[in-house]
Amino acid sequence: MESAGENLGGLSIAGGWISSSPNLDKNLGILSAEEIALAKMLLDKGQKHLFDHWPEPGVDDTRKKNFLHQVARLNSSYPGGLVSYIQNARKLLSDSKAGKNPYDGFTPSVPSGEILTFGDEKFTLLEEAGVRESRKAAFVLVAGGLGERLGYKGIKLALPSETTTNRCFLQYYIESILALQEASCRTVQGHGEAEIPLVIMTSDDTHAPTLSLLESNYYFGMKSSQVKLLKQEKVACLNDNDARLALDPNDSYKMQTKPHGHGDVHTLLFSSGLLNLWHRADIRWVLFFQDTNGLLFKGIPASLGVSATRGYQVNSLAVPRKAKEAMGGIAQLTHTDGNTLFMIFRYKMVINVEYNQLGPLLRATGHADGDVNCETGFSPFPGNINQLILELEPYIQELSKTRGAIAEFVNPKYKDSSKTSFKSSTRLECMMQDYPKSLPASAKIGFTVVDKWLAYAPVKNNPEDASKVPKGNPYHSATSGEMAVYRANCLMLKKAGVLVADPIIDIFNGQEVEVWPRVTWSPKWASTFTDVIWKVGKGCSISQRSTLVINGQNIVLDGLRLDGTLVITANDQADVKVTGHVQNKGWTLEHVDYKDNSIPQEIRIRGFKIYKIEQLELNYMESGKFQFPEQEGAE
Ligand SMILES: O=c1ccn([C@@H]2O[C@H](COP(=O)(O)OP(=O)(O)O[C@H]3O[C@H](CO)[C@H](O)[C@H](O)[C@H]3O)[C@@H](O)[C@H]2O)c(=O)[nH]1
Repeated sequence: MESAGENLGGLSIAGGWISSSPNLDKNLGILSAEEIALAKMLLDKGQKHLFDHWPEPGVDDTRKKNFLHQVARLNSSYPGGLVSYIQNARKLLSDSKAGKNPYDGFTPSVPSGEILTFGDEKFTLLEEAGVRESRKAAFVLVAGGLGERLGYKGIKLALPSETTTNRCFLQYYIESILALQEASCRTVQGHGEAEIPLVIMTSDDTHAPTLSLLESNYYFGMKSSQVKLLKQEKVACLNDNDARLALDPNDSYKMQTKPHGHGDVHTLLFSSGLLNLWHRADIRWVLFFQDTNGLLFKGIPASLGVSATRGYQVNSLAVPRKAKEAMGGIAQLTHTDGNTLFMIFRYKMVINVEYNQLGPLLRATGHADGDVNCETGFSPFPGNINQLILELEPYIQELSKTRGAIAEFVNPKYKDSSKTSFKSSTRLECMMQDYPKSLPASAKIGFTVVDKWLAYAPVKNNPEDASKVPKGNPYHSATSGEMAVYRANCLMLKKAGVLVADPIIDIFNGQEVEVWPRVTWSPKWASTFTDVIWKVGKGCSISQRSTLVINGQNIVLDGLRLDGTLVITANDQADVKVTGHVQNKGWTLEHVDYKDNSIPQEIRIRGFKIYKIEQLELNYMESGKFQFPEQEGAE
């Protein structure tokens, strides 16, 4: 057996580095040169405790080697490796202990951006511009989160965005991207068939079920080569202020790990090499989005239009924010640094400030009332919905400097005010919206505000927590998420001239919501408001108890008076015009309780299930022109 002072696989151990860890020393003979190098790195960084319990060689050797394999993975998945991770952790933990505010010296102000009004001329023009640009876009969906607050046993992407059609979030997203792809290619003659790439960031918690959802549904119509899954790794947990790494309480040959946050997406995109590939394929925009927002794509064309016309390097999609609402505010932060005798440096950035930091920051900078509404009835700071549009070229340039590393933070829960020990291990975290933090002050960063009813209805909270949300605040539950889809579709139809009955108020799982007629359409029917206007003629009406399902591209409603349920399905070669009076018993909503385990979880978390009594189904699977009801005398 070799021992300290010898040469192992080219690694000189004569320097005595091993002397601090006799148990590791005894085991050097069972380790490869790479494993020894990793162990040395850990000892150098004050992590000797990780080996203190190692028994003699011959006992648990495979587990010891597996431990170092895990160390190798953690080392390679973090920019700069574990050495950087430990250094960054020490700095952030020491700042946290000292109570240092990351925004010290910064003054917030309202940045400049585009505030859109749904359906006006500017909105329509921007939507057109956005659709044109779409074929130069790549979409990135961050879906590595477990969704602990929602408490759903499956992945959130598999949840129905609404239960009238049971279209799940992933299907809605993919169909929306394909609809944009088709619409965009139609706007440019002779540019061939663009394929919009989709990247999904997964984690150990979500990877296998996401892949299986895609495969069992034939990628929802997208080519499998168009979709790429990038799995994020967790990061090592930290036991104390010296950033001593934590071992898994259930397995002393395993490092304890926790999620690093959605900011990992930048590192993964950088290391995957995809960005350069996209650049060579003439892609100009990268659109980031989250796992459960059934309205998201209604706001995308116009905001992409804003990026293109304003030349924004970073564009955050936002909605009007009520003061103190639990969503970050987009703010311009200006730092005045008077540390030099000769000049005053000003540094500014436009960034999301999380809601728990915005109030204190405002109060510390002369706004005695903190986070309050202005004369519009809303906070002057737009609410971040974490949908980012980045211009690819400057994004690549920036990531080449940072290797995709994003500003991190740490949030230890201290045992007491001495801040010397933690209640449980902590870890560094990062958020994708913090990307602009490293950009120079000259970077063109803006935001696009769209109506909340149009673009934001996430599903994050379980029924119990949602029912406790103070009245008037958003529930962000499966109930409110589904109702928001019907509401948005109805409001769009109304704006296009359809007489849509007013909603009724009902209570599901303790949440009071507006129930609009259940209107849904496949994304290919309408990607923009102009599409809706084109496909809706005069004299249409929809009663409150109605359900309308439109599945197909070329379906026009003209003088349709609906009182019941109508499901229209048509292939792309069928031109269908639907008119007349349709009346039947329709579909009703039945109350169910979220605690009723006899009902599937994806249904009971809504507090209702759809009871299908009677409907009219129209199917057009051949090419040609069709009208319902068929005209008398027509062949
Ligand atoms: O390690 C992680 C953690 C999360 N996610 C994904 O990131 C998205 C966002 O996660 P959460 O829904 O848990 O996000 P939060 O509610 O904590 O907050 C985020 O979304 C809000 C709006 O929905 C605000 O914009 C806020 O500023 C932003 O951080 C989800 O798609 C989730 O799957 C990952 O991919 N990996």
